[in-house]
Amino acid sequence: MEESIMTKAQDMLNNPFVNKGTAFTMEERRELGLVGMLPAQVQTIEEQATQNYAQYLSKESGLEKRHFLMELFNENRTLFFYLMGQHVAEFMPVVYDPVVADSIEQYNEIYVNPQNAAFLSIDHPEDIEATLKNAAAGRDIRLVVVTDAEGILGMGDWGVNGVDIAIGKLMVYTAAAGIDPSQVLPVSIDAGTNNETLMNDPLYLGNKHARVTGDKYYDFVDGFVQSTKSLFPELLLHWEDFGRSNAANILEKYQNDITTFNDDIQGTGIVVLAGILGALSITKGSIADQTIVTYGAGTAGVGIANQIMDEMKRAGVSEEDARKRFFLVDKQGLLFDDTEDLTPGQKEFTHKRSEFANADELTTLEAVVTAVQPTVMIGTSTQPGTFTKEIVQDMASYVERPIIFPLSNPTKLAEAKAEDLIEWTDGKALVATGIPADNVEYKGVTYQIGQANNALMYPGLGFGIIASTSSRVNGEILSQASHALGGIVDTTAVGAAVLPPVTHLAEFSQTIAEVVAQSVVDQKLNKEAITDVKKAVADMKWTPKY
Ligand SMILES: NC(=O)c1ccc[n+]([C@@H]2O[C@H](COP(=O)([O-])OP(=O)(O)OC[C@H]3O[C@@H](n4cnc5c(N)ncnc54)[C@H](O)[C@@H]3O)[C@@H](O)[C@H]2O)c1
Ligand SMILES: O=C(O)C[C@H](O)C(=O)O
Ligand SMILES: [Mn+2]
Repeated sequence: MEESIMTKAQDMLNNPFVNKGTAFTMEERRELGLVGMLPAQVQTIEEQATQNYAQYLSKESGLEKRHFLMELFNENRTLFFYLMGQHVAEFMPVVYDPVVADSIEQYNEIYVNPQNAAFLSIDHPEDIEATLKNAAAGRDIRLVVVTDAEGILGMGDWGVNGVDIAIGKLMVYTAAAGIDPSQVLPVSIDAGTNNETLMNDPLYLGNKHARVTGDKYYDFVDGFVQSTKSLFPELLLHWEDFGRSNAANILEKYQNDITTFNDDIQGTGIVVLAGILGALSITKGSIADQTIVTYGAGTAGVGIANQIMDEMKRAGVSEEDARKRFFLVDKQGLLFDDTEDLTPGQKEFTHKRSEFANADELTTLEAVVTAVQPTVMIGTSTQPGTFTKEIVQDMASYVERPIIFPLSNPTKLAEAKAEDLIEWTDGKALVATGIPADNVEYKGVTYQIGQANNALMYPGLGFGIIASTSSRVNGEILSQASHALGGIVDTTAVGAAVLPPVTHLAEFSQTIAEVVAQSVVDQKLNKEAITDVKKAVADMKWTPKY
């Protein structure tokens, strides 16, 4: 393009990190060469927000609402986050889960703009560095959310379309914790796709070949990690929605080398633990006494089991005894040491057939619940409706307040609905769901349903890590983050939720960030000197204003 075509003024209006639109003052308009390029009135950000919110409300469907918000995001980040700050609980399900799932499924049809994302192609490892540089465009990147989209939520492989989850996660980071939106970068690793629907779609925008696996895949991932290390030395690298066979491998390979975490393994682990701790503060129970069934022992299910086990060990239970309290159920049924096709993560939690009189019958969730009488049942199976009335009522016959978290996302994949769980257990179940759930009115009591979604934790976790310049994300930090939510919910109220409401996301993300940063400093993991942790967190916080 000729230099003259892109004027400085157009640059300003088209750059979402600096654009103010109708809020550019007359002085700024004169200075920047914007005279006559905007209507006469100079608006305040509040006026812009009011106008945009009214327009938002006129949109009917979730996807239309999301589209509208994405356009605003593309045009003016400050205004977008100002507006989102006013409506966090309302916008979360639109920019993030569950509507983000629809946008991923329809990415080709409704494609608008890459929203400053970096698209890496497995076919061009030589372009990794240039791609990251181009996308960063000189910005000081502190946070990358990267996905290869092999396991998007519970919907499987969505190829390049999955970039929307990286974008959505980052939007939540800023809205919740206040990371500067100019310091983040969403990254798509396009390793191909095994999704037949996408492969046969003439509109599909990603690489049209099967997923590349093995050394070529891991070498590419390594090339990406090494490039981010040299380009962005202050980076926190967040992995999202990788497939079951890669997620844990990648985390294990890099977690002791760079500042990194996997959200599906660790973000989910700490939000579920926080939810269980919330439930136990209602029942006055102890973590050491729980018996846990995880239904769906994949990336999230095993991550959750490890986080709960870590907590049991911190409570003084020996590792050997703690392991006995976990019962992982996957497609094969209860996982035994002789079960075929176990993943490395599953192998840590198997049982011996000799422990049961009817081991060979333990191939269904129903049979396992009867056999082990769990106090906690977690769903990360991607199998909708599998927490049936029979299973739930059976569980409730062994334990006074069953803790039941159906976590598979999006909405259509949840193992159960909150209202059913409350009704089937006559109000006894302590419930949290993966997507937002309305209050449940039952026999004159209002039950608030916590959202056990990693979005409650990762923004505070990540922000605390970045603000404290931590060189690592370790078990101690994760444990502290889980405990940070304790005391926020009034657990004495009848029908209290096990986790704080998303309406308070910004407040408790701040609390989590401070607790995380303190842990970093206590462990001397900070790369830069920090004398006042609260101040370090406060100084890093970005607020949307002109
Ligand atoms: N709420 C949250 O914060 C949160 C976080 C992470 C994942 N999740 C949800 O959890 C689900 C799983 O995610 P993941 O990343 O662990 O995926 P994954 O593919 O790694 O794991 C899913 C597991 O479920 C198993 N499974 C499939 N069908 C089954 C069946 N009929 N019976 C028993 N097990 C079965 C699979 O074999 C696999 O091990 C997804 O729906 C995802 O959205 C929720
Ligand atoms: O994206 C979400 O809503 C949570 C989680 O990371 C998931 O994969 O389901
Ligand atoms: Mn995820």
